[in-house]
Amino acid sequence: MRKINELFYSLQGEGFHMGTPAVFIRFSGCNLKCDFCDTRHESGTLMTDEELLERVSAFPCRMVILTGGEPGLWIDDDLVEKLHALGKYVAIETNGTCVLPEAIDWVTCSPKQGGKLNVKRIDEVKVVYTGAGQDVESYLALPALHYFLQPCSCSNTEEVIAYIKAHPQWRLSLQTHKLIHIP
Ligand SMILES: C[S@@+](CC[C@H](N)C(=O)[O-])C[C@H]1O[C@@H](n2cnc3c(N)ncnc32)[C@H](O)[C@@H]1O
Ligand SMILES: Nc1nc2[nH]cc(C(=O)O)c2c(=O)[nH]1
Ligand code: SF4
Ligand SMILES: [Mg+2]
Repeated sequence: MRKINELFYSLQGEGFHMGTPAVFIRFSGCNLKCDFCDTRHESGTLMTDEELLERVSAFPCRMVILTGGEPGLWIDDDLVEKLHALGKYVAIETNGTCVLPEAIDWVTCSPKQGGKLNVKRIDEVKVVYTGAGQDVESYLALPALHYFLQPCSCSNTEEVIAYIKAHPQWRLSLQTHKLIHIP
């Protein structure tokens, strides 16, 4: 059984795959407590993989996004294999502190201060920019394909744009779902 906070069909609002239709599986609970966290993830229902796959199969899209809370606390090779057997493309939003199943198709790592990184492969780094003085340059040393800075709850977008113009290795990621009011 795995503890699920919510499961919904929407568009990936953030980062490299922004705009792509996806089923979001939000797992309950997290091993970090970021003061800026925009998600209430603690509550949840225990679900069998059979129930989970049935819910996922109800939607026509190919992409499934594992998120949370911290999905790394709940997933394993078996779940990824089962989603692949349904023909799904498996992406994850993770804080990077957990060792992940290697077969995941896309790893979005959003490293957090004080969270020791244990991920072996990162496709996209996506750092929440909370304000001037935050050390984000060190995250550019992580081996990844893309490096995004994301404003905190769309509140400091101007500041992030100015930072990126001065440090053009970064790209902007907006939480577009918040701008267009979809889940
Ligand atoms: C809610 S977290 C869940 C996955 C995982 N725990 C993590 O932090 O990556 C999903 C994404 O939202 C980002 N996020 C959380 N709170 C945010 C906020 N207030 N503004 C912008 N992004 C935020 C996280 O950094 C992460 O990239
Ligand atoms: N539309 C939409 N895109 C998202 N990308 C990452 C999300 C998350 O909470 O992990 C998220 C979310 O909650 N909604
Ligand atoms: S690691 Fe992710 S889910 Fe956990 S508190 Fe931080 S932003 Fe929220
Ligand atoms: Mg979110």
